[in-house]
Amino acid sequence: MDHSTVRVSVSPEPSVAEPVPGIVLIFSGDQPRCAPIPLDRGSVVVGRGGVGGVPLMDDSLMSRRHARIAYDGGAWTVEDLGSTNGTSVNGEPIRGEVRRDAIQVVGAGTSVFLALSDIRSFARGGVRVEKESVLGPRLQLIYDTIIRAAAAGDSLLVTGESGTGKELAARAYHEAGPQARGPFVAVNCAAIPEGLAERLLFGARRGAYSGATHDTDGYVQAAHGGTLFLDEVAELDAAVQAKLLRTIDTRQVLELGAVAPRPVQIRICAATHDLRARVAQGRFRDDLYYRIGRPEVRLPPLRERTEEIPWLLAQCAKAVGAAAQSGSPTIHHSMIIACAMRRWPGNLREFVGEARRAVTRALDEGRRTVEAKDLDPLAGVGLSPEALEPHARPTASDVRPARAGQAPPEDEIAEALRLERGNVSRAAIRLGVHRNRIRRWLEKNGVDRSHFAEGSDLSDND
Ligand SMILES: Nc1ncnc2c1ncn2[C@@H]1O[C@H](COP(=O)(O)OP(=O)(O)OP(=O)(O)O)[C@@H](O)[C@H]1O
Repeated sequence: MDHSTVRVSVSPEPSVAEPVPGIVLIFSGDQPRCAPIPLDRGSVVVGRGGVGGVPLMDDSLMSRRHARIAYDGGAWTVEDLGSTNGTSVNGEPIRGEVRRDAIQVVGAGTSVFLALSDIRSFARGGVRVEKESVLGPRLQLIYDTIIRAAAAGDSLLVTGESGTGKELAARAYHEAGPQARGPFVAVNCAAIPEGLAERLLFGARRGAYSGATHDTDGYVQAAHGGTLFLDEVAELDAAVQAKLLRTIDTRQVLELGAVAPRPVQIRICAATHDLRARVAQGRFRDDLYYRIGRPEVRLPPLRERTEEIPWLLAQCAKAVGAAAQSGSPTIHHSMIIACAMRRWPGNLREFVGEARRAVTRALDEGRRTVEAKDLDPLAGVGLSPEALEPHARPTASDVRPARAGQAPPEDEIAEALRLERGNVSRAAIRLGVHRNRIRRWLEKNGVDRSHFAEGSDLSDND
């Protein structure tokens, strides 16, 4: 598959102030695509030879005039124009015409389209694939800010739901700045055992505490000349926040038990779900927030980046195929539609894990094409409730908003693990906490998550 940048043939005009309704071709033939197509006076016809000037890769399956997609400013209408091979809306084959307020995906031949009330954010171009990152047009705009911050020597705050790619964004920040040749030190502040944060971050001199037999560097010293990535920064306690602020302000670090500070040169990239809320609650120092909270980039959840799904699938197919030494299998359009029709509360982390499993299943069964049936029925959250077993997956109302650092009651953790059959990431999503909280609870209580498993898949995708 071609993993290079795909340029968009027809772009909405970026300077237009009004929303530009349109469709986005995200897949055709067996290839991921990303081509926004504005509606022409409210509608567009998909057919052999392309749509709105964008060629399709499945002419043999397309009728000359296959389907019309229209939007009247309030609702979408999809009409099958008597095509030979049919049209689907949200995965369901249609007859004649359907009208809906919102449409997730339209399928015609092997081509898959998103129907969006505004496609201006696609003006930037196609999807870019860089190393292990898939960057849709909306993410590319965010990465522009990241790169500007790195070049200007600013710190960076990355916010977003769990699994949206905050650590990858931090690495991009590191690599785009003058500190790129220095170390990238990632610290998960939520995983630091209680009472050890100061020592682990800032280091300690021999004799600073019982058992300190020699001088030890902390993460700050380890990141000297590079980037210190503080994931879950909101978890740092007040004393450590104060010391971090002093370190940034003075560019010197005072190790535990030292009398004189040592100079240190670091760039800080922090990540959290929502730091402003913590500041407003008085749980995070506002002066530290001003130092590390600007600029802030918010990574959108996967549900706002559906156009990346075919590219992520292609990337997983390539990686799994290479690991199995069997070459990259192709992706069937039914798989694209099935994935686009589900919700992924664990975002890219959850999706990538499930996509890899689906590719593996196809290869294990000796097939070279990954189809919708390869996706675990319990993967993600189905949009139709009847597709779910009761309690099998959290629905939107089951998923709590982030708890801003509060520990959930013990019985709730156990119950969430039971409902999620030992899957830590899913239990964390259900509770609105970071998964490390669940891991720490398991450790503290000496319980193995398999205790909750009942023979199900325990994988946490990380
Ligand atoms: N743009 C992307 N392209 C491809 N894979 C991605 C992308 N963003 C994230 N991933 C994958 O998703 C997983 C989660 O990414 P990452 O650890 O960066 O998320 P995070 O937001 O830091 O998660 P958390 O908040 O839970 O710490 C990783 O396996 C990563 O490789």
